[in-house]
Amino acid sequence: MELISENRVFGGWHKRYKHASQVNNCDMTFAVYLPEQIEHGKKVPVLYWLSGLTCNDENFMQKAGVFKYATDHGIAIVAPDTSPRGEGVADDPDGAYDFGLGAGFYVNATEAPFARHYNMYDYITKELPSLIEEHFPTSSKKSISGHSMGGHGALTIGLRNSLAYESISAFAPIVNPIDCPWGQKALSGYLGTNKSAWLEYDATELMKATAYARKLPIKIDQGNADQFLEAQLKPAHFLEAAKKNGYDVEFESHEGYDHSYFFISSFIEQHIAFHAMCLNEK
Ligand SMILES: N[C@@H](CCC(=O)N[C@@H](CSC=O)C(=O)NCC(=O)O)C(=O)O
Repeated sequence: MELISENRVFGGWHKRYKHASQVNNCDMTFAVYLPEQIEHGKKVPVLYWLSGLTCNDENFMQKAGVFKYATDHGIAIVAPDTSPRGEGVADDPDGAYDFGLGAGFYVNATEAPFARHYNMYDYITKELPSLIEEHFPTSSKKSISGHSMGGHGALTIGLRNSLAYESISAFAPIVNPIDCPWGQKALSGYLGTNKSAWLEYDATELMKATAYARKLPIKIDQGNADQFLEAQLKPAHFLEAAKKNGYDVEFESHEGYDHSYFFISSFIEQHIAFHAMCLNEK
């Protein structure tokens, strides 16, 4: 791993690294926040944050204002990039923002030319946690959160791996990608036109289908002035499936908030406290 930069913040450290990813067949960049508790020899649990379309590892770390709360609760934060990048990595043919670079959708692609590099599901669930546990003083306890496309990633990854995580949260997630333009474009491009392959990457379908080994606590926050609410996000689809499945989801709609990091930074404190309750349980 190559250290790109490091900054002291709120008593801890924000660091960016580059490493050769085996699953994505390219270099990947991620950011980690290590709270000051590690300096007292403590192994800390980890919250994985998955960002949305157009983001890389920097958006959340620079805009969410998370460091104080991570230090208050003794939690490390890991923010990966949202797609593979670099020479030879395929992109949207028209350079659009909602597919290809910056838009990996946290799936393992099966379609050419994306299958070689776009394996973000395996990257987030296997390669990155192994790397983090090997190189940093972290415990094996982890939770997952994200925004928009990253909220979709957090919900699908958490629901499919309920024994590996302690809790799931999301800000303005895409909850039913098989039924919205962003999701349909991404899933057809990465997985092909056989829609049965899309279902394991759709939080609403997963919520309908699964009898869970473990019902992880789920928290979702949504702004009611979000410009993508009606066409892309559709939280009611997920909430209805959860209700039918007897799965309690903590959902809150917030008057006047949009889709931006202004919204995320307003409620990140509550999300960190929510995850801390599960991660710091004895
Ligand atoms: N450029 C697009 C919208 C892009 C956008 O809003 N991206 C969001 C995530 S959207 C869902 O995944 C984001 O987090 N942007 C980065 C940031 O720092 O704000 C458009 O013009 O509509």
